[in-house]
Amino acid sequence: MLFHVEMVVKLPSDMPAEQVADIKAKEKAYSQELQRQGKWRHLWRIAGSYANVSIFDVSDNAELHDLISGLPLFPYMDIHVKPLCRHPSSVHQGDA
Ligand SMILES: O=C(O)C[C@H]1C=CC(=O)O1
Repeated sequence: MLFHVEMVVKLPSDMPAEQVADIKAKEKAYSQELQRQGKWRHLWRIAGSYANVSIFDVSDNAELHDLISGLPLFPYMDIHVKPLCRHPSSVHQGDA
């Protein structure tokens, strides 16, 4: 199942720089592992914002929830999920 996920990062302005660097490094490693596994198919920065648009490919809602709630930045993000299904006019086979 494919999901469109938008994440807006809102780190507290008083979070110490060392803690910010640490949490960002952990987030990067976590997201890159999921990308290598093919579960996090796309990761795009939204130009001009500390936010991303992502496409996840997971087996069900529960797996998506587990992966997203395991993000090191999870407590500091607003996350919006939209389930996707195949568009009848799409020329791409097997994408959904
Ligand atoms: O920077 C972000 O958009 C937040 C998050 C998503 C992947 C990652 O490495 O950081």
